[in-house]
Amino acid sequence: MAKGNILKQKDKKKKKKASAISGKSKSLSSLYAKVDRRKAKSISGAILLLLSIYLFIAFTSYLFSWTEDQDLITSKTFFNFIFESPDVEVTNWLGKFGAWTAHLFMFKWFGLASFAFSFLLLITGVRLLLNIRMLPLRRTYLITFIGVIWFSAFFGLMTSRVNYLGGSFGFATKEWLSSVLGLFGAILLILVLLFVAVVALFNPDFKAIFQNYFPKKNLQSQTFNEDSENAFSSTSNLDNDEYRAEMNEPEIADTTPTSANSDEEVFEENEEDEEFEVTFRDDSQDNEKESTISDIEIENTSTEEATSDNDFEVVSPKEQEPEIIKPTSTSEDTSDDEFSVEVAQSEKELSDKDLNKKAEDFGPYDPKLDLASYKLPTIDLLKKFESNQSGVSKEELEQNKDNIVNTLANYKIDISKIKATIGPTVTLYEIIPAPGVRISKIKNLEDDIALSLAALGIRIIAPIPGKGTIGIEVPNSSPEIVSMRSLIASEKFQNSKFELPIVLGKTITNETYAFDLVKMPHLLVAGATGQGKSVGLNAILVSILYKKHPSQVKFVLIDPKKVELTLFNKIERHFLAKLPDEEEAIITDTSNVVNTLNSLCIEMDERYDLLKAAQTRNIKEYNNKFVQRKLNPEKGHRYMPYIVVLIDEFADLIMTAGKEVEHPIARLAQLARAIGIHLIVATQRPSVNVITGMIKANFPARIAFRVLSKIDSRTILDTSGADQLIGKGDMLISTGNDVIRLQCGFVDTPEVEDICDYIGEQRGYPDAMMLPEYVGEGSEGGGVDVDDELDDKFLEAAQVIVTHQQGSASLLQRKLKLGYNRAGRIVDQLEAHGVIGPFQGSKARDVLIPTDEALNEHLSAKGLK
Ligand SMILES: Nc1ncnc2c1ncn2[C@@H]1O[C@H](COP(=O)(O)OP(=O)(O)OP(=O)(O)O)[C@@H](O)[C@H]1O
Repeated sequence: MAKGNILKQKDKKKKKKASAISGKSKSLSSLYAKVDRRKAKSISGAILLLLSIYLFIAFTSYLFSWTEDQDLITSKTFFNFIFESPDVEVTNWLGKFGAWTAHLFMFKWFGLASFAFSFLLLITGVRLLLNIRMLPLRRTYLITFIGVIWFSAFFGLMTSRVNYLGGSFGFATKEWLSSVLGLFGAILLILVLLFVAVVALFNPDFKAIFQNYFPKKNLQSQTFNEDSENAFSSTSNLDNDEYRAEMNEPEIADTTPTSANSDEEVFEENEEDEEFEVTFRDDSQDNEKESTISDIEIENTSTEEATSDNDFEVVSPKEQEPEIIKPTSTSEDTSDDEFSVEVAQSEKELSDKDLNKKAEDFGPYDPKLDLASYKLPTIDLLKKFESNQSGVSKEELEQNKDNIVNTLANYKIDISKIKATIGPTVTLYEIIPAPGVRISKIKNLEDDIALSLAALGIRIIAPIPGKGTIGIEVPNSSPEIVSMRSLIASEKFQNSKFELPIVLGKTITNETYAFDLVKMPHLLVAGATGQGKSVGLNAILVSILYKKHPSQVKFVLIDPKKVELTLFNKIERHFLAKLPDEEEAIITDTSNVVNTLNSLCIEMDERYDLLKAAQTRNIKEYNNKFVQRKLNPEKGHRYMPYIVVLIDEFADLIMTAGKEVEHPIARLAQLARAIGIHLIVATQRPSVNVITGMIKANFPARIAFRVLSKIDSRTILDTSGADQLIGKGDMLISTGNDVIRLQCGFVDTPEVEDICDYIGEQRGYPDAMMLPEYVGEGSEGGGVDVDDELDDKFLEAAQVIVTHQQGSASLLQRKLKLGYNRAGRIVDQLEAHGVIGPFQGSKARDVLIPTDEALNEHLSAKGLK
């Protein structure tokens, strides 16, 4: 009987959905339009490609046949030439049309530069037909057109008559320019134009190029007192044990002499007086002592000795590496004439400016670069709903107000003021009761007021937090649909700087409600069947898809009902994460759910290890550091996308897998927020055995669509209210402190489909993001015999495991690019041969061999090497 009911309900739901889809002929037609657009793209792409090849052959042939064909073409119109007697034969490999086209481009227009047109057609054709972006089209077109004009003019200058080098355009340009500027002036101008164009288009670093080809010669030797281009002046008190020097710029060659004195050495530059450090180095001991000038203790020599026996170094405070000045003459006499220093050949070093420039040019790491051309879905994929703005008529407002006032009057409750705020589905009547009226009295009359208003979904908020008024929410007789389009287009959402932005609906005061999932940090969603839960989940996913690049966020979609999330299959290679070697990215099978959740726990542990190694506290700090290239990918660091795990129908999972599911969920809910894993768990059965205390404690943010009983409402929200909602996306969201009523944004199945198509058609990653391997309990043991044939990668794998001291198959998968099964087999073989310890659940296996040498010995002893 109960089963019959369920089937009936399902039937009803299916019919409802079918009618919703059939009613959307508009979106179907837009789908057809899209299919047609794709066809048109393919056809035009193929035509352009053929045209490109055609032009290329015609032009190439023209180079060999132009003298013969030209006589036949000149003085004829196109039609005369094409349709004249077939006896007239041309030499061009592509016949008359080829000869004529090539003549037009090569002779009449731009000469050799015309080949560029064939190139442009090629890249455009490939883009349209194969959706491969060989080069950025707009920029390439611009550069090519400028190039065509320049080369044509350049070749024109090289020739004395019209020919295929520069074409008529080049020749005409040459004629005109030489008449205005003379031939030499014209050549100069054309070179200047080339320079200008190169700078404007590519902005090359000429200095760096120059330095590359003509490396700066190090100054070989300098004499202190020479009035040559001496890099610094010095005043040194050589009788003194104190040595004082001043210098602001590291590069000796850039400093200028200010004074010369044999008693004191002062290094100066730009008139600034910065102290810097001087290091005296005793080569024999290779022992450096650093100190500011005034502190220096010259232990074993006087300054004379220093200048005669010892090397000394000048270390500028601003320098990263010291410039070393070595006295070459060993005269005891420190008089200026004889004292000379040689600047040791130091490695060429870039200035701070150049280094900063280089960092700028290279830029921070951009995780989006792998899919640089990825485009966010466009707003036109979402439908506009006709909004009947004034949702509530004046009469309806008046009548409701009168009813409220009269009902309260019946119970001897006077009110001093009443105000109505119209929302999309609900109007809020705010009441200020007369002095002395007890709030609880009004709250208790909830049902009576509802009865007198003859409306479902009356909710009384007494008092409205922070306002000191009592709110009565009355549903509008004709509720308005809040379109997802209006929410996505809202300024609030578009300008939000959230990490995982979600726009869910509109409040009863018509404000867009957007939040950051990262702050929530997990969501529990409940609602009886057919009340808008699936739409709500789609709205959440769509919000993120409208703001985030595939490199920034991944979804793990768990759908035991098997039908709700299938549409998102299309974005597998962009936005989904899955277990290695799993066929389907959307998980529908309970045992896979358990494996996936445990795998997420492993990912969480790995992420925590990386965070610890990077000395960061959360994913944001970590990714910031990674982006600034402060973390070495060689050491396992990687850019971490956020992972949003969505479970539609949690009750089903708890019923079938119980603790096996609850345990990893609780672990993730407790710990995963800092490393960027966020859970969204939905259920239509919010009973206490599904939403247990442990789950509730870790999900402070909860969403309730309409539920069937006050108890359900209490289970999910810890307060009643969800039982009084009117359905169809009417919802309450509790973020711990207050409960807000929202009308959830409506996004229809065809809209989701269009968005997924839009993303799915774009270039994606080769595969979904791979989660770490999790070997379920059943797969323990491996059953590998020592005598089994070893995998080809066995030795390499042993090396990797020992070097990283981490016995995990996922490490092998990553480092050796192996599939899940093969890596698992090698792990078993490594265990059988005593390289790693036995299986230990979600923990990596112990590595039994400490070093590479020990591994070599171990393997040799076993005759494996
Ligand atoms: N935000 C909304 N605005 C307007 N109508 C809505 C909204 N959300 C849902 N509806 C209506 O309610 C119907 C059922 O919604 P939905 O499929 O999301 O229910 P559900 O709670 O997910 O049901 P189930 O749990 O059985 O899948 C939709 O087809 C739509 O007509």
